[in-house]
Amino acid sequence: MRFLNDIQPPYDLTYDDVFMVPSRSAVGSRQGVDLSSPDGTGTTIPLVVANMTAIAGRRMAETVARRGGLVVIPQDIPIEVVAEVVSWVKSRHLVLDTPIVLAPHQTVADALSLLPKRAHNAGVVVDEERRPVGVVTDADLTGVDRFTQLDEVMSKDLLLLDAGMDPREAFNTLDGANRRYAPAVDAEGRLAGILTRKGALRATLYTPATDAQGRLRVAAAVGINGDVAGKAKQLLEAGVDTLVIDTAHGHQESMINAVRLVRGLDPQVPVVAGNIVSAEGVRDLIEAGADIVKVGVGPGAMCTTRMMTGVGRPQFSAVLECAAEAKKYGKHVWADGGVRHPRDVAMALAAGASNVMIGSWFAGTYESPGDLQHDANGRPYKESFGMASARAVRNRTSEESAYDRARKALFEEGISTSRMFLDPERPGVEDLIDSVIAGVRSSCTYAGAASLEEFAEKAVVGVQSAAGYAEGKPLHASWN
Ligand SMILES: NC(=O)C1=CN([C@@H]2O[C@H](COP(=O)(O)OP(=O)(O)OC[C@H]3O[C@@H](n4cnc5c(N)ncnc54)[C@H](OP(=O)(O)O)[C@@H]3O)[C@@H](O)[C@H]2O)C=CC1
Ligand SMILES: Nc1nc2c(ncn2[C@@H]2O[C@H](COP(=O)(O)O)[C@@H](O)[C@H]2O)c(=O)[nH]1
Ligand SMILES: [K+]
Repeated sequence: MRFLNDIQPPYDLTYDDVFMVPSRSAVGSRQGVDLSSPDGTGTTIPLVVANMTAIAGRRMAETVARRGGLVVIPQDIPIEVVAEVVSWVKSRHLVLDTPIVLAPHQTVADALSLLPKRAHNAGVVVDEERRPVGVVTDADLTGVDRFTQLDEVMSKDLLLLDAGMDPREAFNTLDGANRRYAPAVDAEGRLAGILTRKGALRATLYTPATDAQGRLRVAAAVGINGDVAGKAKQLLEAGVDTLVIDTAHGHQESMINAVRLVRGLDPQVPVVAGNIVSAEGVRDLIEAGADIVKVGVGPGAMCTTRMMTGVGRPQFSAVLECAAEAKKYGKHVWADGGVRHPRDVAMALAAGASNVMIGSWFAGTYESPGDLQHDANGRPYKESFGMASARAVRNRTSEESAYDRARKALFEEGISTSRMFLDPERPGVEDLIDSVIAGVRSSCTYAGAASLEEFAEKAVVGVQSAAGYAEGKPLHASWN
């Protein structure tokens, strides 16, 4: 990346401060851009979902990995549960979505409580042999008594897809039959998954992030306290594909020791460590054994660190400096936090990040772990909270003495409740991914880049005023 007119910005910049100018391009199609990461994590799109309890669970992990990204299961989840999540994710189908499975004698109330758990918003009713006998959506469940059994209201006019069907053929079958979705069955006619028309289309456009055995990838985090090596060993045994060592102040001796300990285990997967925002931090963590350094102090939407401490650094400059340092060692950085628009992902990649971590933005989706709630106007939302908030600290320290808990509760650096509204146009995480990836593919072709490495090399970045940024925003109603 170079700055437009070779200026040297006199102060540090964040995403909103910068823009890119187009360059002469030989890349003929946005679809021709290769977005796979060079950092060894196996992502085919440069997106990682942050290790936050309100955001990264099994459904998020399955859905995002199927489109080529990676989800980091948080360090606050008990290791036995993480192990179970890892094996669950690894047993998911690469094309079909995991269905909501219901029995004919279950009630409308049962179905209504489960449908919001999946963006496809449908349940498959099966017999004792797991053969589909009906499907239900919201439309079948409204205006009927909540205790009605499903076999009375389900739609029995079934279109069944073959689980091994080519996605493009499945798209055409669904389109031809004018169906939004259909259950898919194996050779014995048993339910294997569900596929929407959009899902079939996406299966032709994205490549799942898979391990050497062709199973979906998933990452997990460990903190720096307690038996770090023991926990890391258990996570590696559970089959995690990337290990993230994570703490607020990553440039501290305890982190350096933790990275050394984990490196000493000879993990055969990439080790990510953070967070830091300076070249010195990058150097120390790489020398201790990190393959990837996580960059970002204070940009997170749930984060109060900068307001509490004055510490942090505007994220674009932090990523730029850290990525340049990591490159000297043949290593990489992830840009963590502060992403609110597709353009922010593009700017982080232009600054040299090999993957971009998103937390809060993805909290407001069907796939985040929280229950769907509605505000007074009926607008759907999910609750989010920071990992250093009083709420997270309370959960994390539940086993400790009352005194230790009270002491730790004083050091709060995140917010405990925030409403993340679902975007009515993009209520599922895949809808958001579609929009981010469309933006990033387009950014690459504007810069004349066919890959992420070329993009970070060729991008030409200028510095803008607040008015310059405002000019780029769309207008949804007239000026006056
Ligand atoms: N990227 C960001 O800007 C931030 C991210 N977070 C996220 O919150 C989660 C919890 O992290 P964390 O609060 O580090 O909790 P951890 O449970 O990982 O513990 C942090 C350890 O580091 C010690 N420590 C020393 N200095 C600091 C400091 N300035 N801030 C925090 N700990 C310090 C703590 O000791 P003692 O408690 O005795 O001081 C404790 O032993 C992580 O997921 C982290 O990524 C949190 C804040 C900022
Ligand atoms: N200072 C704090 N930072 C936090 C907290 N919880 C998470 N985080 C950081 O934010 C990013 C995600 O950023 P987002 O803008 O996409 O939400 C995450 O990876 C952490 O580094 C917190 O409580 N305090
Ligand atoms: K913030």
